[in-house]
Amino acid sequence: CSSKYVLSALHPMWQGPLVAPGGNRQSPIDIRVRKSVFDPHLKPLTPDYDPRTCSQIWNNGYSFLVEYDDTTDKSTLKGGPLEDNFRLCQFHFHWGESNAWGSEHTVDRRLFPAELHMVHWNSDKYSRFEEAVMEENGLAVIGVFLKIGKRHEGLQKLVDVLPAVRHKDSVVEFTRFDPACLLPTNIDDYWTYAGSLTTPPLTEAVTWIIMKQHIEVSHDQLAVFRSLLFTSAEEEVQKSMVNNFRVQQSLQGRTVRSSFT
Ligand SMILES: NS(=O)(=O)c1ccc(CCNC(=O)Nc2ccc(Cl)cc2)cc1
Ligand SMILES: [Zn+2]
Repeated sequence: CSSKYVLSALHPMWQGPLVAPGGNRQSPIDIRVRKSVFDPHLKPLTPDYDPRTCSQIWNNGYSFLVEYDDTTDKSTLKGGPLEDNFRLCQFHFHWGESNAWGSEHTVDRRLFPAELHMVHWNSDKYSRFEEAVMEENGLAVIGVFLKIGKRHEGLQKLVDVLPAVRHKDSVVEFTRFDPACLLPTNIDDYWTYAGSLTTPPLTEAVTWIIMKQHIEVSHDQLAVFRSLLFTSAEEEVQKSMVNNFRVQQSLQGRTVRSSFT
């Protein structure tokens, strides 16, 4: 997807605004399980992804983005809290330098070593990502927590190509990857709330859908994430790409709904 245009509008991430000016629905947040409200009207989520729309992997200097061709309605997300049809445009991760932290969202203050974000935009209402990113019902992001455990076979194809995008601004062709393999077996149990992008431009455009069930990846697989660099090949001082998560934001009266009791 053409998220690179949005990135070009980004301040250098870590000097960027830590709180969006006037923001009252910022992300990430701590999900207080006992304070979430069961909503029986929430429908099952129906992702329908076509692996043939997978196009490339790009190190944007903050994370690595696996980008999908979002010029047609081939990889879509419907249902759950969503009223409209959303198109997958990319997925990426956030992780720590140690397995003790790395996720952006937390569950009753519990941190996970990493978090997957699958980014979709509302193709019923908007014609491209950069337009949707400015609108309050513009984006839907599925968040999945990662835990250290057994090796994730589906992830390995991605891990094997990461050394090719070690440096900032490197890009490599990456095709026929089915992002559904990264979803947990149970996608009916999730929390959902109205939030924002967790990186600049921090726009309050996101319907967040956070999976209750985590996925497992091996220690070695996550170590390859940490072998990526924030810095480009030309820079003399190389900096490991770790701790690329935002600090938690206040709920400010928002309700987190759950699809399960
Ligand atoms: N973290 S999110 O799902 O709210 C999010 C989704 C989409 C965007 C716009 C495209 N840009 C992008 O994805 N940039 C990015 C990704 C990871 C890191 Cl660590 C830093 C920057 C920004 C944030
Ligand atoms: Zn993210």
